[in-house]
Amino acid sequence: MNAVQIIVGSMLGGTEYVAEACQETLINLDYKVDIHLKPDLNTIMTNTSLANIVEKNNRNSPQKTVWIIFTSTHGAGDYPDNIQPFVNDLTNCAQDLSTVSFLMIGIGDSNYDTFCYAAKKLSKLLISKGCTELTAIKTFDMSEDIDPEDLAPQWLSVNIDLLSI
Ligand SMILES: Cc1cc2nc3c(=O)[nH]c(=O)nc-3n(C[C@H](O)[C@H](O)[C@H](O)COP(=O)(O)O)c2cc1C
Repeated sequence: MNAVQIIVGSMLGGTEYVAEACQETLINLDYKVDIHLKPDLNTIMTNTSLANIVEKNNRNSPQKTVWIIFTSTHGAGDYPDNIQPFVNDLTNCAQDLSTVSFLMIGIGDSNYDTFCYAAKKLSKLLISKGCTELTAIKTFDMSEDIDPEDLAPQWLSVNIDLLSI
């Protein structure tokens, strides 16, 4: 069983619903999923290490736990309040994060010049810490009157092979 850490940045709750819809999709596909609505780097790192050990014991080959980050953008390209402590800890983190692979899903509104800026900044920060981005950031534009609660799980299902690392 592969394990996934879902990390959520949401101010008004919309992105949280999208993340929960994707959590359900992953559970139906037999993934073990932890969702972090108030993400704490230490907890996520501990979960990641434990899951990697379990995978290694089960399959006799190292499997990596994937982080999937869902974040909206607020203010003028700012992070949602709930994910700011995680970003601060990550910025100050001296730990080797090269075992971490991630997918970044940004939800925003292209009427803002800073479209999905929080997701883009966080992606760059993770890469600067040695993490591997499994594919280019996926964005959803709320100005197009879409329903990311449906579209994100569909996108994840189509791209599920990205998690087989
Ligand atoms: C005050 C405010 C500022 C926003 N600033 C941005 C922004 O800079 N860039 C962007 O792409 N979207 C921006 N948005 C759009 C939100 O990211 C979008 O509505 C998103 O769906 C909100 O998700 P949430 O409910 O999880 O917080 C802003 C929305 C509000 C209300």
